[in-house]
Amino acid sequence: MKVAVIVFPGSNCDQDTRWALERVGLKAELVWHTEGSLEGYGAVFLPGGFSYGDYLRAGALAKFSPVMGEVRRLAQRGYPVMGICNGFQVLTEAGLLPGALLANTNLHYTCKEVFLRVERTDLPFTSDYRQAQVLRLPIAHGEGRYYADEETLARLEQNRQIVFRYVEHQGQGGNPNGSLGDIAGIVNERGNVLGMMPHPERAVESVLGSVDGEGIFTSLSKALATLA
Ligand SMILES: NC(=O)CC[C@H](N)C(=O)O
Repeated sequence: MKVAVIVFPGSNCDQDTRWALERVGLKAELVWHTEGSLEGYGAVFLPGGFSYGDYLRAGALAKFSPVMGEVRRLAQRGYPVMGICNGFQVLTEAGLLPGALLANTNLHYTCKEVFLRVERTDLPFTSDYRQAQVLRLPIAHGEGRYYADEETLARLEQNRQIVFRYVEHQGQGGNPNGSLGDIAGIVNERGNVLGMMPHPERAVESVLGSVDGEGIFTSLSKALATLA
């Protein structure tokens, strides 16, 4: 089954995401954001970058791209949909995931390695990880502070929708941006739409400094094989 990687004007992690998908044997294609149909695709990635130059708010304009109607339709039909960094911002702006990504508390664009704890392994994106496994992944964002009102946060906790949390590991790491609940990634109630701020596609080969992101892609590959 083919995976669509949507390219918005200003996306800059589209090729990396396609590379990470193809390394694990998936067939991935870049799809320009004006495309009206995603017929034939079994999963969708919204990659990182600066869609529409982050004008207004990161992800706020991309939600109006023609392809987003199709992304919404696939999400509603239960297809795996994943947003990485700017893609996560687009998913919250489009209402496909709850909450919002606000400016980092330090008001700086922040590039560094962080540590994440895997909170769920029963998802099409996380089945190859161990419960509570700690991953080392890079972040690179200016608007990554996860925010939601108390009621939404309580619902996320109750439904186990928090998939990744920033943690300290051997005295390093911790919450890099002020996200509530140390939230680095969440999933929708149904479990098929995932958004995360760190970049797993930048950590799939030892030459990149970490291979901890690979599990996202191998998990998805197995999930799509069972769907096919
Ligand atoms: N790497 C990214 O996707 C960056 C996301 C967004 N442009 C931000 O700075 O928050």
